Amino acid sequence: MTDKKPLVSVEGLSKAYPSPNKGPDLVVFKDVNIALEKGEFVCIIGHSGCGKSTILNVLAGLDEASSGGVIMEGKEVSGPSLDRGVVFQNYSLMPWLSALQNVNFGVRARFPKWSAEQVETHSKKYLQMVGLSTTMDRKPSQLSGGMRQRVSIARAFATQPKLLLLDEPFGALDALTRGIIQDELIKIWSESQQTVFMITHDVDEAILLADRVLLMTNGPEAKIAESVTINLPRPRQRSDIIEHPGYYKIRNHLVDFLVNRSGELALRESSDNSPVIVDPTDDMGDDPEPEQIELTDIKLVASESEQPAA
Ligand SMILES: Nc1ncnc2c1ncn2[C@@H]1O[C@H](COP(=O)(O)OP(=O)(O)OP(=O)(O)O)[C@@H](O)[C@H]1O
Repeated sequence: MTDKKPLVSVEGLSKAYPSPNKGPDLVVFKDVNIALEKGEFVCIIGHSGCGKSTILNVLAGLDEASSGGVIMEGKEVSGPSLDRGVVFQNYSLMPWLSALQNVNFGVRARFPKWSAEQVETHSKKYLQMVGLSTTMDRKPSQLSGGMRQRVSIARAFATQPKLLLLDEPFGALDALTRGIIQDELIKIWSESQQTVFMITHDVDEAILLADRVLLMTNGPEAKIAESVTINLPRPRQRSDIIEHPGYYKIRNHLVDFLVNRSGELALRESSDNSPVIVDPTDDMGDDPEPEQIELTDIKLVASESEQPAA
């Protein structure tokens, strides 16, 4: 442990909505604590409705918590800022601008003193990184979904925010495109060493990308139960990591949480309500070749807070 302050601290965050029928408030999540170190890639996984997007939006300054708050570099987050870039699932591009102009727009806002030439050179560099060097003059309507998402990612990284917030950025893409863009994301992140907080429903994606995976219990009153260390060497290649002896230990641990333990009310408590730190590869000597647990379609399981009232 070091005394170094994290880049971002989420402290005692709770979100409640008033009940429509004058009953008790719906507490979506309660007392969520997260520390993000500079340069970390952190994924958060939990069933639908447990409050992941709400946490991300509070981090972005786009939503307010009911209690608790977010501190970034000593200052409370109270609204959007260019220090925090967001990529949503539905690539929010300006339809009347070309791919390059969309990226230029973000870069100009971030670096207002740069000349037009500097802005364009910088934007083009990021569009090239995501493989769009020959299509940067096209408007979003002339690009495929995967290409549009690449423009969003290029724009977010090009503005060089200290914290990148990614809300299921690949959720709407086919498996092949998703794989290609994941590789591009790793490449840009490893060069930029920006701090990334990403929501995903995909366990394999989280293992490929993250340094840590935060596991969230089901709502209502969801909390982050565990912070799972992804102790696999980098650079990681999708085809290679499955050969690593720790891979299925980690995968089984994450899948077991989602399938069996995310709904348990009495999860292990830590003294300060911070997530329990888990390294599934800790006992590697005992069981070098764990069996693979089958992944059920976790996307379809809704958290209790999303279930219709009885
Ligand atoms: N305005 C609102 N009033 C009442 N409940 C709300 C409101 N907005 C969101 N909720 C509830 O808050 C909960 C958390 O929503 P959120 O989108 O953060 O969940 P999530 O974990 O990101 O879900 P998903 O994985 O499906 O995107 C949901 O149960 C949702 O129904």
